[in-house]
Amino acid sequence: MNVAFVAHDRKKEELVNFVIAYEPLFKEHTLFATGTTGGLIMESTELDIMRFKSGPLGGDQQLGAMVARNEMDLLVFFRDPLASQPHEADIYALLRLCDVYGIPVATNMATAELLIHALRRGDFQWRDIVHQHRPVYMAERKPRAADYKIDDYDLTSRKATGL
Ligand SMILES: O=C(CO)COP(=O)(O)O
Repeated sequence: MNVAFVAHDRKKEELVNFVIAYEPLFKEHTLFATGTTGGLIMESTELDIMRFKSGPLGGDQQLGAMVARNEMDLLVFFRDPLASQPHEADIYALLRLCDVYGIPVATNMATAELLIHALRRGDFQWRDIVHQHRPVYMAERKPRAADYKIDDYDLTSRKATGL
């Protein structure tokens, strides 16, 4: 599955700890994140994450573009409900698109825990039906970020940067 991580500044530590706790599970999936969030997760884990731009610079919108193509299966977005953000409109647009496409979203740790257990149990298999339109060569293996034609979004990952 394609899983995206996003966290606002005061929620980043919480998200990093959450990802550390479930690192073996997340290793099985294709991971995306906004810039700073993804960088912090990669510093603390062995996970390879395809990073979009930082949220205030358009990262939420880039993630939204994947959602609009129905390519994102799960969004874990630890929002800060006590701080206003300069890119509030982008955040609203991303969450709205998740509702348009029926994408599971966790905006806090409690919901994230529930969705992660569902992911482990295989409850996300219905998303495979959505992915069925993918070319056969992609259905045979774990998808790569490049499969989603998002290489023009200047994505970076541990592999891309050689870290
Ligand atoms: O602002 C964000 C989401 O709205 C997060 O962006 P960063 O991960 O780059 O901090």
